[in-house]
Amino acid sequence: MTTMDETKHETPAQETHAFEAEVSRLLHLMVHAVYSNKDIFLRELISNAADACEKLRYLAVSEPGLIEGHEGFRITIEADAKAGRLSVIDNGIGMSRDEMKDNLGTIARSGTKAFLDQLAEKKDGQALIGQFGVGFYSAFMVADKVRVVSRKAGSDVAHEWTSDGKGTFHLGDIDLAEAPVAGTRVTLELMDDATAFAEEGTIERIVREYSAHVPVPISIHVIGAGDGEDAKDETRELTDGAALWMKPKSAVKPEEYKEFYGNVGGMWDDPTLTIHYRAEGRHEYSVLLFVPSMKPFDLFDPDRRGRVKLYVRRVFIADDAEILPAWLRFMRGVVDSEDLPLNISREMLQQNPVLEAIAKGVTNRILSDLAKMAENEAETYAKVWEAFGAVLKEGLYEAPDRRDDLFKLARFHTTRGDGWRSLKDYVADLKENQTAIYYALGESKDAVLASPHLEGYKARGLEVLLLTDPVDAFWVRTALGYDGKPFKSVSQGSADLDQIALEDGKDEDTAPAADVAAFALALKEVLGDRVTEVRASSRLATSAVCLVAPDYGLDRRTEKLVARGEGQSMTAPILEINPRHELIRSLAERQGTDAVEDAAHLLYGQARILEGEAPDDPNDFAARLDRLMQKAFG
Ligand SMILES: Nc1ncnc2c1ncn2[C@@H]1O[C@H](COP(=O)(O)OP(=O)(O)OP(=O)(O)O)[C@@H](O)[C@H]1O
Repeated sequence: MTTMDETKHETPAQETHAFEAEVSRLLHLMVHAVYSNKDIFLRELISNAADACEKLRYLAVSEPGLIEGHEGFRITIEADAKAGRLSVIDNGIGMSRDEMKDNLGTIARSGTKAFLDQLAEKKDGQALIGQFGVGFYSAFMVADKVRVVSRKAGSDVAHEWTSDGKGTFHLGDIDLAEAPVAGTRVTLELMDDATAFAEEGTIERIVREYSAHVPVPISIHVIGAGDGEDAKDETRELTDGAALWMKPKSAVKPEEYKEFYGNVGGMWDDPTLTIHYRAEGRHEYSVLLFVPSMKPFDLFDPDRRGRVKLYVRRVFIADDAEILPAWLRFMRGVVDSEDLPLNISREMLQQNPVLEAIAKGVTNRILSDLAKMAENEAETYAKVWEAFGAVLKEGLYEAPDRRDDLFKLARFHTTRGDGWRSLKDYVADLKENQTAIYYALGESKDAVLASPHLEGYKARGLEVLLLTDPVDAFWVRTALGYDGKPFKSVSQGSADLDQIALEDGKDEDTAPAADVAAFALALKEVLGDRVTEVRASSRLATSAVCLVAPDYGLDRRTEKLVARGEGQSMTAPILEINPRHELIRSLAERQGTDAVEDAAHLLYGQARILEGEAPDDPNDFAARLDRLMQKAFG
């Protein structure tokens, strides 16, 4: 790490390091009360302690020696109110000296920068913490000094890490007698205004509120409980570490679900949907999953990793087991299998038939619960779609066998402009003679709505889906259609709108077909290879021209995305002219004059501009336009 340059070696056993710059920035924000709610530091330390226990529980499956003589996984909170001191002690995996240096001096997570940026904008970063792996540092919200003593499982040396959170931390070797038998002890010397956090009542309240369903039992050890002479140490259990997902639904309260969701998902919003059930039959497993209401910060990370934790008979196995397909990566929660072997390696998890069957079952359930919600609670469902629709649509492309289910869930903005529409709604409102589902791709709703391609559709009252997510360009090409109606781009192929009546009932008043056809040929001659064809079109109503893609191949926007990515040039488009447009009609009548050449270049340039592109040759375009304006105004 370059930011560790300032390392100053004292003795080999003791060394001082500077925090990575990002950590210092984070600590500064922590200390300066970014979080209105300081209670959460305890939740973060407990969560780390529980993770450490679960990691060791997993390792011990293949290396039972690691927990020989171990008295059962436990988190102990030691409270010394008189001294203003609080410790969180676990008998989990522990950390080596190097691990302490790496884990507690840097921020490895890529999301942290995003976190810091978002934090700078928001006053209350509470909803963001935990998603970003900044948990441990929250101890400095309440402590002026933090000491971490740790002994890595299977090791017979122990180390300490201390810091006042002001730029540096110290690492040192310590006597085994001072360290926990196994695991980690994090001790906080509380700030003068935070000593309440060492009081039994406060700790109990926070644990109940935030950590009641952490899957490792939590005890409190009160030092010097009672008054005066009678003061003595007391230990009692606060939570039993029972897995919430194993309880029957009827025995779980809503706030228990919420607390568990927070712990397991690192999300502190209210889940929109909770899915809790036990599957029996060929495979037995328990499922407790949540649909968040807030978009997780890493939703569009390129690795598209899921965050559903896999357990096997209550033993935590992996949090990246890819149980669910990537297009359900917004789901949070736990799947606990009764059938998988406990010592399953991470490699074996891939393509494991039992896990595949579980994945299929769980995916079915999620999709059907979402469909029910879409049916019965349209408003709440609209929020789910708003947050995660773009991710679900990836499934339309990646999972053809799920397409029908996903089409039921998909919602669209359309030219009707009255909120979300389903494909079922769309098909129910087809116009007479309409045989396709029309769509327009673009960067934003406004940009698409302004496109000339839509004119002929608007004039006929035809509804057009406005597809503005990048993924739309991909699924809509491969999807065959919905309810027997193909998807058809408004900017590709011939529009075939002549069979559909205009809204205002006016007959089409076109120039004599022969003139327009001949004019189109003349334009093609001037434009040469720049266009595949020039033709009259029913697609346009008020604009004179537009560009469309040929029938076969990619839609113009998709091609643009692909061509830009691969540095290729695009297929020559078709230039469509509007036979009802004044300008086209009068030009068609003046064929054979030199006006046609200028007109061809200017019309083509104009069509490109309407697509948000520059004319092929801006100088030539400007010169021709100048000439024309001089004629008109000169
Ligand atoms: N009690 C502990 N035992 C073992 N390792 C720990 C303990 N506390 C922290 N660590 C190590 O320090 C790392 C950093 O902890 P921190 O709380 O900052 O982030 P995190 O736990 O990785 O992220 P998140 O808070 O999102 O779960 C952890 O990933 C873990 O490797």
